[in-house]
Amino acid sequence: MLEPIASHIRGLTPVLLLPFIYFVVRVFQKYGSRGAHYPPGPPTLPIIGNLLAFPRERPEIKFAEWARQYGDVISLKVLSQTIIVIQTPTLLKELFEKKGISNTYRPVSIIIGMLVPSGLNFAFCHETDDAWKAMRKASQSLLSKESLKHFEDLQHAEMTQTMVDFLRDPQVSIPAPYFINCILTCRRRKEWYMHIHRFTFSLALGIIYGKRCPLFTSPDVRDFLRVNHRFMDMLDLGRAPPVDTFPILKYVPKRWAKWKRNVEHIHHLQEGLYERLVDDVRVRVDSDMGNGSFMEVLVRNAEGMGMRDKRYLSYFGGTLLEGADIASPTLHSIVLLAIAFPDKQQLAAEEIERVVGTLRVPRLEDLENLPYTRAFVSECFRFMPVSPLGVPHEMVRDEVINGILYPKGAIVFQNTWHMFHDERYFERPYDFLPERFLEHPHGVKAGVVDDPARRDNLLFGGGRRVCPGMNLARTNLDLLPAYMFWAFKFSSPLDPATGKPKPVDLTRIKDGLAIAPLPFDCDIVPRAKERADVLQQEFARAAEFLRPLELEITDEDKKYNATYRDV
Ligand code: HEM
Repeated sequence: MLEPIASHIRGLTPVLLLPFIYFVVRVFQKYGSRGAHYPPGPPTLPIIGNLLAFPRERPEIKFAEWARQYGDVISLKVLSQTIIVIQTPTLLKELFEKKGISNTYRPVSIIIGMLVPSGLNFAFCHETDDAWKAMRKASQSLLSKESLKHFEDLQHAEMTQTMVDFLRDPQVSIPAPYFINCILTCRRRKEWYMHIHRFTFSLALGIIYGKRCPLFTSPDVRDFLRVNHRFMDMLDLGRAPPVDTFPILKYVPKRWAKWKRNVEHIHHLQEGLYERLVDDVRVRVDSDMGNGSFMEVLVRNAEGMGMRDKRYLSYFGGTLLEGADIASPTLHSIVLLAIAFPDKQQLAAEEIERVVGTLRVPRLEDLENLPYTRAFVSECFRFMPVSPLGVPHEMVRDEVINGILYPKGAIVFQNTWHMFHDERYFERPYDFLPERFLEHPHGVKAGVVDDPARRDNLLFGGGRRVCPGMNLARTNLDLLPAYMFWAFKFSSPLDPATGKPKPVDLTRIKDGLAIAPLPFDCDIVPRAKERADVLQQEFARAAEFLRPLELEITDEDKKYNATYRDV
């Protein structure tokens, strides 16, 4: 009796099988395998593609290795997602600049969507919609070379305070006048690390909101650092669960998903801080106590600048602070490299002394006469680029360059690290040699035809989403090292067992979207007592530029000013 049914099923088999085979082929095409004309890359496995081979740490180094094997542009598959890595300045120009319209979007991130409402994070928002355009336009005017000129005195004043902070030892209470007590060989521990964070934050806060933080424990800087490190951690590959790869994870109830509770907490902290900062500005505007900050202009004219929603202002300002914070790890790595290569630091210090002398601090105008010092900084950028893979873009439509397809939906990274270590152009790329930038403006070896698209600011990305903060970053990063090497000698502490400086470990870094040296010990020794005196006088003068930004400071901040500045 079953025979007729079985033969009927047998008859149906080809009919059922064909759609099934079609389905399987489609799944295999979509998941795990590269399409025709995609950039080459390491072999894929069915369905999962390169998931297992995807580097978890320092991906830029593995991508560079694959560039040597497969070519200047590679692609990887992680399930259905295509990831493309472009690894030369020419490709950056061809794709991000010439075909920028196809890749102005950032990849969708479920976590960012939960952290920041309605795509208001200027740096990470997916679409380049009207909100993004308004923020982009406003940031370009705020951070243009022209408008930053108004903040030069503030910049010097904050740098001077940072040098003074390096001088004082927060672990020892030093009676005034403390410079007399500041013995020339005092050892600083990791507080210097935080002084750099304070500098970067306080300067950005001054420019954007017209207020400042004298201490790294001042409420704004303390709250910002507390939340921003957690925020950046959530964005780093592999730190949070891969919700974007497996969106089903977003349905896991909060009580079993610690990352969800973290996201909620970060959201709450960010919102509180960023709104509080705008509210401070509003109060000043309403009581006619403005000091000309950028946010005041926005508060007065939000509608005219396309920022109708109240939250635009708070998140816009917040994103600029987040962007500016990336200068801190860059400065930390400059110190790390200075102690790792003391002879190079010494050459910079000697040059600064020749040009600036001992009776005044360096000024912006000195920079053009400090080629070695600038070469030192450029070599730090090259050797340890803070943003080794840039910030990813997303293809919003197919593009073909030299017969290679950049498909719609692909996530594109720029491997800045490889662009700076490519053996075809750099002599001994793994050695720290500032001199290379004296011989060639981009540090490239003699006798090779350089990549024609190489330019000064590759580190800051390209195309329509290029970093709007690069002018501010660049002047800070050139000038602060000039201050530092003028005033101090930085060195690795002596090892009591050997009596020699402890070896410097250049691999102890926090990986991620922005890499950062982990806190390390460093002796910071004033080069001469006279320079400490010059700093003290400069700091007293700097009060003129700092005081107008101190309307809201705490008693603790006031105490600091009274003890160290207004003496
Ligand atoms: C060492 C310092 C800095 C480095 C290396 C750096 C690097 C970058 C990079 C690579 C991008 C992505 C560009 C792209 O998508 O192609 C970016 C975007 C951005 N940066 Fe910076 N940056 C620095 C400092 C700053 C500063 C000081 C600010 C603000 C005051 C800032 C604000 C931003 C913002 C808002 C974006 C997002 C722009 C957009 O998506 O339209 N950055 N930065």
